[in-house]
Amino acid sequence: MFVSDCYNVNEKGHLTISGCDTVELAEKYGTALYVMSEDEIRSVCRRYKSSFERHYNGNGTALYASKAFCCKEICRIVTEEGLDLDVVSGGELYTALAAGVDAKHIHFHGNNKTMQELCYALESGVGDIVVDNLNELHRIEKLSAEKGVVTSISMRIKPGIDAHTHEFIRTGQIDSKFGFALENGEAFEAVKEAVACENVELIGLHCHIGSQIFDKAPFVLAAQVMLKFYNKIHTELGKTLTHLNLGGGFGVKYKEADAAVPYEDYMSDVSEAVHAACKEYGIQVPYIYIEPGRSIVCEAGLTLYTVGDIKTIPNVRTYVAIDGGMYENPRYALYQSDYTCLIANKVNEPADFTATIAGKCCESGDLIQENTLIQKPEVGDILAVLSTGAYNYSMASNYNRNTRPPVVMVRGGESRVIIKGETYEDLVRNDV
Ligand SMILES: Cc1ncc(COP(=O)(O)O)c(C=O)c1O
Ligand SMILES: N[C@@H](CCCC[NH3+])C(=O)O
Repeated sequence: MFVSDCYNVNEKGHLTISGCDTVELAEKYGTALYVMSEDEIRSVCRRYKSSFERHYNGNGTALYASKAFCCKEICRIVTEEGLDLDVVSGGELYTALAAGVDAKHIHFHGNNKTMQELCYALESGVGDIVVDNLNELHRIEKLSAEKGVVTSISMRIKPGIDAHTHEFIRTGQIDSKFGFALENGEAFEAVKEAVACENVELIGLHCHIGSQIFDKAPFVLAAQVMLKFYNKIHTELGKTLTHLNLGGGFGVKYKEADAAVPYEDYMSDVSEAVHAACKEYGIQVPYIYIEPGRSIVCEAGLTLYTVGDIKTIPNVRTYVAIDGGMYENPRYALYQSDYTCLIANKVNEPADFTATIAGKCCESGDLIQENTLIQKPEVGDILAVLSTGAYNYSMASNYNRNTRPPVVMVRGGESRVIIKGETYEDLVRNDV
């Protein structure tokens, strides 16, 4: 009935998450409210970890792409589960370090890291910096020389794979702002430069072909293309790399009908391709990284709202107005993304009411979902939107000077606040 096992219905007909009644959570913490299941997050981390044991004898690690949802507690949880972290800004790096994550397990990405961010990454001693372009390589080389250090880097490669997902979240094709292209020789020339640098040590290659991908084939293809290039560097430049990062992007369920592939299946198909290619080239299997973000936190999260108004426009549609909107979930406005919506206090009633869920921002496009089927709503009901754990809080804003809602973590029937809700005072904190 639901997109994930962490959701259920109790004897009152209320939606539960990790054993907590969502209606009680709404009463206790107020709405709008983000809720995340720690049980679910830990279970996904363990699935990735055991896949690495099984397919690579533990010779590899998943990095949690913290852009999906970044705060101190999630950094602690995923690192406790043995994952490394991918950060893409000084702010994400700061959060991870503040959470006590060992810098060696942090990998710094981004297509235009500022000088300040590069200095911060170098001074913190991050595991590696994933270099996006030659200007950045030159900056890292210069900074490292000035500091008298040798910096470990990987290079972001565009493998030329066009994965089928929304065009705004595809990244592996040639027309992408991220990384070095393979097909026109750009990547090989860049690798030659990196190998010649004295103050950087090229340890590996990185690719990421996009996000919310349901198909296994593009991941397998990406692994094959990347290993071919990895081997070319070995044979033509005499440089043996040690690490290969195959990126994230595994699709999750927003709707029950979404054909999400179990993560274990990606892991097994990709590892077969990796082992076959290494055998063909006669090289050692590199240390493999993958970089999932959405699949670790998305289905573990939901958002709760109170219905404040129901406006029926005859022969047009019915707007159900909630006390949230695009400021805390911009994904429908950005990508027309699907969500499962339901009335949390009447889950057992039939979902036969066609509603358009509208936020409270001054934008006609401030919608969470259009013409979706929910239980017949009444003012005061609690509306739940499922699978909001990824790219919701992390993409939230203060548009219209709305305050970002709190985030509550639930585990085995217990709840605790992991990010406090913002106050009006927070909104004017930096105003002068
Ligand atoms: C470089 C990189 N790594 C990892 C991710 C995480 O992707 P996802 O959240 O789809 O797993 C992204 C986002 O698409 C990314 O750009
Ligand atoms: N923010 C996007 C995905 C971008 C992934 C990061 N490269 C989403 O919500 O789907």
